[in-house]
Amino acid sequence: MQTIKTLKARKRIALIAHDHKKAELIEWATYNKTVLSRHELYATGTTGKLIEEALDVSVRKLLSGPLGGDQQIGALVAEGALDVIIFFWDPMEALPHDPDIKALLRLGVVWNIPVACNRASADFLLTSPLMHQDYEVILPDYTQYLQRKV
Ligand SMILES: O=C(CO)COP(=O)(O)O
Repeated sequence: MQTIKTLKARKRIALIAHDHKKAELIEWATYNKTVLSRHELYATGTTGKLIEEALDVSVRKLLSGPLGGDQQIGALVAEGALDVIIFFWDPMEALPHDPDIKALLRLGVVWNIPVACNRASADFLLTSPLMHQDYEVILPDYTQYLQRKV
């Protein structure tokens, strides 16, 4: 059984960056301010504060990543309350909340939503015509899993 979910033209976008990647995300977001301001922005705490200051746009700020922010974003993805994840994670540093980071990225795949983890991918994503129109996501079929015998 195939299930479809519609990502609306006005997307709910999560913006997240690790400390060594924050400058890059802020620069990218500033460059793309006009496009981003057409959508609804969410972020982990510190990233969100920096984006609000730099772009003068309103961002729904969750907790800071290591304090549970990644998990809050993950929960929103699982509930279908977020459409896109832009997450500049740091490939050069192990962080105390690595399990949370992995869990968030995993949920992006589980729910088949667009996820960009570096600037080039974020550029491709934001310039896609699909960013600005309704898009039907085909949800993976988890029926067999849900109906498994335990
Ligand atoms: O650690 C983060 C994501 O894993 C980001 O959290 P902050 O935006 O609060 O720094």
